[in-house]
This record gives sequence, C-alpha cells and structure tokens, in this order.
Amino acid sequence: MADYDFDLFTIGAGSGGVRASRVASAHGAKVAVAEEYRVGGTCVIRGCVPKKMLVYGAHFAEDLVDAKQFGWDIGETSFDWKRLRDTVLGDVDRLNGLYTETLENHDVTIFNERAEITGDHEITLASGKVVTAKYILIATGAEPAVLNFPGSEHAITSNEAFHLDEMPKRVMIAGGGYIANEFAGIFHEFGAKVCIVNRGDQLLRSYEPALSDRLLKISMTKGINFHFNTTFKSITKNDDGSLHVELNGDDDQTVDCVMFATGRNPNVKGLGLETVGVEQGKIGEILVDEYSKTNVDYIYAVGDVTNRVQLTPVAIREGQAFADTVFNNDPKTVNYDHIPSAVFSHPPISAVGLTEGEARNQLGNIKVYQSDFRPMKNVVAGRNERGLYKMIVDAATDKVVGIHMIGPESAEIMQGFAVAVKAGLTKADFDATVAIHPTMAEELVLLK
Ligand SMILES: Cc1cc2nc3c(=O)[nH]c(=O)nc-3n(C[C@H](O)[C@H](O)[C@H](O)COP(=O)(O)OP(=O)(O)OC[C@H]3O[C@@H](n4cnc5c(N)ncnc54)[C@H](O)[C@@H]3O)c2cc1C
Ligand SMILES: NC(=O)c1ccc[n+]([C@@H]2O[C@H](COP(=O)([O-])OP(=O)(O)OC[C@H]3O[C@@H](n4cnc5c(N)ncnc54)[C@H](O)[C@@H]3O)[C@@H](O)[C@H]2O)c1
Repeated sequence: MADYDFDLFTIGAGSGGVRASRVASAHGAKVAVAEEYRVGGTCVIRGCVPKKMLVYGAHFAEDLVDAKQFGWDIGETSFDWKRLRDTVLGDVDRLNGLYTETLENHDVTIFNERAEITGDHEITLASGKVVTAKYILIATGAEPAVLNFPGSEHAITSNEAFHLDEMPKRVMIAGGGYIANEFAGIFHEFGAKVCIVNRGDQLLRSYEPALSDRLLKISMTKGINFHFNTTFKSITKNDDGSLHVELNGDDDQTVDCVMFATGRNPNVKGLGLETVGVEQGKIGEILVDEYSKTNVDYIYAVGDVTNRVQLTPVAIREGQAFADTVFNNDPKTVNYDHIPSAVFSHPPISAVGLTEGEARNQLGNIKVYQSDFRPMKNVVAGRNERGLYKMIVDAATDKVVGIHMIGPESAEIMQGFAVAVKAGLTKADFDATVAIHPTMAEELVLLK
C-alpha cells in the first residue's frame, strides 16, 4: 500500500473546496488545501457576498428619494463610494478569517500558495514543496472571460470592480448576463451613467423572456442605455484618463470605465491536467461523472471548474456529496432539478423550474398564470415600476413546474416557493394556502 502525505489534497479553497475539505476531515481524513489567492474563494472574496453588500448600498439611492412620499424630509444626500467599498472589503476580511478558522478548527492544513499536479498522486506547491495525496480534489473555480481586441487591456472585470478608487462617472459593461445586469444596477444607483453593450439582442438568456423584457424596460426607464447586436472594435485611453470606445454596429462612446461581464471560464491553466491525463471539455471544463469523479480514478472535481451550474450552493453540495461518498462510504449525488436562482438586479429577478417555452416543448399541454402588478410601496412612492410573476403548470398533473418573478424582494420570496415546486406541489395546493395580506408574495397563491 502506498503511503501518502495526505488522504485528500484539495486545490482551491472556495465554496466547493472548503466544504469538501472540512467534511472529509470530519469523516476522519487527513486533509490539506492549497489556495493561491484568499481562502473563501470567489463567492466570499469577490463574488456573491461583496456584490450583495453593494446591492444593499445601491437600494438606498431610490429609498432616499421615495422617502419623501412617505413623509420624510431628508435634506441633501450624498454618496461616499470609498466608505462603502472599505466597509465591504472590511467584512470580506472578516469572512476570510472565519473561513480560515473553520478549516483550521477541522485540522485541515492550509497552504496559502498555488498548487499544480505534477505526477501521479503528486502535487507541487509554488514554494517548490512536493506533497502526495491518496485523492486529489480540483475545486479551482472559474475566471472572468476577457475579450481580446485592440485596447481591451484597459477594461476591468468584476474582480477589480470591488476595489475601484473612484466611482466612475460613465461605465460601459460588456455582456447581458448575471454580472452585467447586477453591476449595471449597482453603478447606476451610485450615480454613474451606465450602458450595456451586448453582442446579441437578449438579456439573461436562461431566464423567462417576459422577465428579462421587463427588466430591460425598467432599466431603460431608469436611464441605463443598451446597445444590442454590438461588438467591440477598440478602446483607446485619452489623455484625461477616459476611454474612447469604438464599436461595431453603434456610435463611438467615451466612458471612464469598461467592464467585461462576458462569462466565466473554468480555471484550469497550469494545473497539470495533461500530466495525469484528466479529460476536459470544449471550454476546458473538467469532465466528471455523477459522483464528481474524473476519468482518473483518484482525481475528483467540483464547482465552477466543471462548468455544470456556476452557483455557490451547487458547488457546496457537490463538495459535500464528494466528501460523503469518498470518505464516509455514503455514495451521494447532487440532484440538479429545480435549482432556484436569482439575479440581484434592480429590481431582482428569481426563478425555479421550467420557463413557459421549455414547459411547452417538454410537456405540451400547460397552463400559464400571470400577475402583472404595481407593488404597494411603489404606488405610495409614485414609482411607476411594475412587478411580474408567472407560474407554469403542467395541465395533465396540475403540478407547478415553474415560477418566475421580477419585483422587490423576489429572491427572498422565491426561496420558500422553490421548496413547494421541488416537492411537486400542485396549483390546487397553492390555491388552498391562505394568503398573507398585504404582501407581494400572496400573488402566488391568488393566481386565477
Ligand atoms: C461577481 C460575481 C457574483 C456572483 N454572485 C453569485 C450569487 O449571487 N449567487 C451564487 O450562487 N453565485 C454567485 N456567483 C458564482 C459563485 O461565486 C461561484 O459559482 C462559486 O464561487 C464557485 O465555487 P467554486 O468552489 O467552484 O470556486 P471558487 O469559489 O471560485 O474557488 C476557487 C478557488 O480556487 C483558487 N485557485 C484556483 N486555481 C488554484 C491553484 N492552481 N492553486 C491554488 N488555488 C487555486 C482560487 O483562487 C479560488 O479561491 C458570483 C460570481 C461572481 C464572479
Ligand atoms: N446572482 C447570481 O447567482 C450570480 C451573479 C453573478 C454571477 N453568477 C454566476 O457567474 C456566472 C458568470 O456570470 P456572467 O454574467 O459573466 O455570465 P453569464 O453567462 O450570465 O453572461 C455572459 C454574457 O456575456 C455574453 N458573452 C459571452 N461571450 C461573449 C463574447 N465573446 N463577446 C461578447 N459577449 C459575450 C453572453 O451573451 C452573455 O450575455 C453566471 O453564469 C452565474 O452562474 C451568478
């Protein structure tokens, strides 16, 4: 029997890697993890968490205006980006400390450096140290996809957005997905003039089109500009630091910041996958089976690096299932059906299950219920912004197969309703539930 330094070596201390490492250790394994940047990974350090804190900050912009209609005279207001940025980064430091502590409390050895697979069961750290492990877990996440054209080096990605020295006055965002729409809302509420440049004509392609259309309408009313079917030709830096952007399909623009939000690619460069023959897919993603095992018997991969579903709760589940399967003799897989999700745009979008189009294709006979309403808070505030909820029902079984919402707090509302859809409840079950009045969520039990 070979003797290894560790039972498990995890590369990457993000959402998936931290969960897998601490659970494997709790199951009795001797575990080490390498992290090249900061323990916590994308979600905690430069993703979901700091992003949501900025979203909270951004909400004040409209609340402070709306306050007047609710009787409050607030006087002149101003926004201090550096104060918010430093508060957020301070909390990120706190969370980074907590994640490190969790690993240490579980006796996981942490190497704060880059790791690479250099041979069978062998990992080499940036410092040159070589260690061996019975199992290797690759949990290296994904990195922003950057566009390549003359001057593209002047653009930033979401990684840099959290550290900006100043709030730019004019921001151009490339892409029409999650990050583009979330940051368009954030920058806009903080006073920047924002435009989105999208190569196609559809925002948030995986979402119900009626909702992305509603977000587009609301965003345009707020003053966010959209350039559809448009691509980048070049960026030139002007003497005053501003950026001259040449576009294909639209007029040139001068802005202070260009941000790429054009997807995230699996983080596989320089990992040594070829050395041990780990199979990869079209964009480099690591191919795994339902137990997150690669074609190499002792190497597993979880999270964004496998490009299954790029969401933190999914990476965490995959990490947990891996640790239970390999170190607790309790084979577990992740069920990818009915994963709820949200876009923290202004207002937010949330969804679970099939869109109307998907349901029609898969089930044929469906019923669609819809509520298009103006939330009470918006009515009082004099804000002409409507919410839209859609419910998709399988006509044959009466099962609710999809719920789609845009409106205030829709992400918070969705979490509870996702349980009902996951459990396979019917429209009749929804109808039998007494409403909580007055709420926005009650719309979903009152759909006729
Ligand atoms: C701006 C933004 C907002 C997001 N918002 C949300 C959200 O609201 N909700 C949601 O569910 N998801 C959100 N996501 C997605 C979420 O962050 C990811 O799905 C999640 O972090 C994936 O976890 P992971 O463990 O696969 O990888 P990660 O959390 O990315 O962790 C991978 C870690 O591996 C490290 N690493 C990489 N290579 C090496 C190496 N060779 N050696 C050592 N270490 C290495 C990296 O530094 C990183 O810390 C967001 C992402 C971004 C970018
Ligand atoms: N609220 C959340 O849960 C949340 C928030 C942010 C990010 N995320 C995760 O992170 C991932 C990455 O976010 P994202 O917004 O970068 O990706 P995305 O996949 O949501 O959107 C990418 C956008 O870039 C465009 N695009 C892709 N390649 C392009 C190219 N070569 N030229 C021009 N445009 C191009 C696409 O058409 C699309 O509009 C998401 O898929 C999501 O899983 C989740």
